[in-house]
Amino acid sequence: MTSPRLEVTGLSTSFATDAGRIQSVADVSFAIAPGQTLALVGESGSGKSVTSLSLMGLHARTSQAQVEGEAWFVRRDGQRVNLLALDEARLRALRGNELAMIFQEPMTSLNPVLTIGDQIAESVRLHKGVDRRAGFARALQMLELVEIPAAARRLHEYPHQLSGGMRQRVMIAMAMACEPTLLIADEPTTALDVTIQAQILALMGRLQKETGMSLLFVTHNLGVVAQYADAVAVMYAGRIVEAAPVRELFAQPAHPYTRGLLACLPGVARRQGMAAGRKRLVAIPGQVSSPLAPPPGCAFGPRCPQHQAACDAAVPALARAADGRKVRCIAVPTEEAVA
Ligand SMILES: Nc1ncnc2c1ncn2[C@@H]1O[C@H](COP(=O)(O)OP(=O)(O)OP(=O)(O)O)[C@@H](O)[C@H]1O
Repeated sequence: MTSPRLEVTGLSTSFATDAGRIQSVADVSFAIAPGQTLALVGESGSGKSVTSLSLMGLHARTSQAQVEGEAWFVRRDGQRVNLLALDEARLRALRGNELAMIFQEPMTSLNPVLTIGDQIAESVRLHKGVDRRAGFARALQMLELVEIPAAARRLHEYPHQLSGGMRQRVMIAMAMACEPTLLIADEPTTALDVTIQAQILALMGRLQKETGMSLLFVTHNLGVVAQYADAVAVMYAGRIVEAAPVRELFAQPAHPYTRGLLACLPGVARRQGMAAGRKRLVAIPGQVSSPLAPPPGCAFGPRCPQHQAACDAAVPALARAADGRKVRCIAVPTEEAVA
C-alpha cells in the first residue's frame, strides 16, 4: 500500500455501565491509503460505530469512554498526528475540515433551527476563514454538486422541510464542503430506499474520485461493500476477525464467521464478487455474546461450526495468512501474528 492516510493500531474502547466496565472495541488495527475505501462490516453491536466515534473523539462525556491505541492521520500539510492523543481544541479544528463524518440519521448532525445554507456556510467560514458571502457561495456550489434540485431555494430552507434522501445529500454536502481528506460514513444510506441509496453511493464515489479522499465506510450491506470498497475489515464482538482486499475476501472467505456471512448471500451474487448482492447481513445461528460476559477464548466460538476445545483457551491473535490477508482463527493456517 502507498503510505496510509490513516493508520490505526490497537484501538480499544471501553465504557462504564451500571453493570461494570464493558470492552466494546478491542485491539482494532487497519490502514487506509489516499483515495481508498475500507469497509468495516459486522452484525449489529460488533463495534463499528464505536470505532468510528472513537476516531472522531465523539463519545458522549457521560459514557465515560476510555479509548486506547493510536490512530495516525496524515494532515494536508504532511504532518502526522495521532487522533487519539489530540486535545479537544485541535481535534475540533480537524473535524468538519480535513476529517468529516456522515451519520445514518442526518438529524443528529443537522441543526433544526438553522437553514441549510447557514449551516454549510458557517462550517466553511469557520474552517476556511472566508467571509459570509463566500461561505454561502460555497454552500450553493455544494448543494448543486450533490444534485439537490432548486439548490438556490433550498439554501434558505430548514432541515425538516426536506425529504430523508435530500437531508442525506445535505449532510454529504456539508461533510464535503471543506474537502476532507478522510471521510467516515457510518451507515450513510441505510434508512433510504434502494434507488436513492444507489444514487447517493454513486455520488460519494464520484466525489471521492475527484478529490482523492479516503473513506472509512461502516455498513451492514455486503452488496454495497462489494461494489464500493477496495478492502474489507470484518468485525465480530469488538474485534477484527478478517481483513482483506474486497475481491479476495468475497472469492475465498477464510474466517468461519466471514464464511457464514457470505453463505447467507445468493450464490450468483457470491460468484460475481457480490456485484448483484444487496442483502443486509442475515443472522448466523446463535447470538453475539454479551460484552458483560464474553466467552473464554474466541468470541465466535459458541456459534462456530468448526469450534474445537483449543478455541476456548485464549483469544486468537490476528495473524497474516500466506496470501497476505489477516485472520483471527486458530483453524486457519497463518504465518505470523500481526503486531
Ligand atoms: N455509550 C455506550 N455505553 C455503553 N455501551 C455502549 C455505548 N456505545 C456502544 N456501546 C456498546 O458497544 C457495543 C458496540 O456498539 P456499536 O454501536 O459500535 O455497534 P455497531 O457494530 O455499530 O452496531 P450497529 O450496526 O447496530 O450500529 C454494543 O454492545 C453497544 O451496546
